Amino acid sequence: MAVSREPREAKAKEFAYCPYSKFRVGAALVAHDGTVFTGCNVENACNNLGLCAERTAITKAVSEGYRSFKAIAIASDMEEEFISPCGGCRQFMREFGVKWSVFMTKPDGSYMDMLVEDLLPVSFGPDDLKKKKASSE
Ligand SMILES: O=c1ccn([C@H]2C[C@H](O)[C@@H](CO)O2)c(=O)[nH]1
Ligand SMILES: [Zn+2]
Repeated sequence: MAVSREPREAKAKEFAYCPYSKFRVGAALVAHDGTVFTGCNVENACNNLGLCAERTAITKAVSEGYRSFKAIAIASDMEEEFISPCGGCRQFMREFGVKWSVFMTKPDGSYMDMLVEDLLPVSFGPDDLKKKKASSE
């Protein structure tokens, strides 16, 4: 008998707290050892304090000692579009490397995957902070 499992990012979307946008997003982040951290968007009455699903998942992982990731999958309710991470989340992902995968999904299970470095080309990262001019020290 065929068994279909709901993807972790779709399950995480069910917990989205988004009374203002009504736009539910879920994420499932896979660490180097296979451990999965999920996240959802968490909005706030003070609008700009809202958190994206991706950043929720990454923050959960880092706060439990994980800094190396293989992939993140993102889910929304958009039937016609793959959910694409915002610029802030791309930078947040980039902090932990550029060679890991972002799976942008649709509710039907289809997806588009790209590397962090392709979603955020010519990026600024942790190593750049070590490259300032010697004279400014
Ligand atoms: O990739 C995305 C795009 C949007 N959102 C959230 C932010 C806000 O709560 C809502 C509408 O932008 O969706 C995410 O969590 N991840
Ligand atoms: Zn975002």
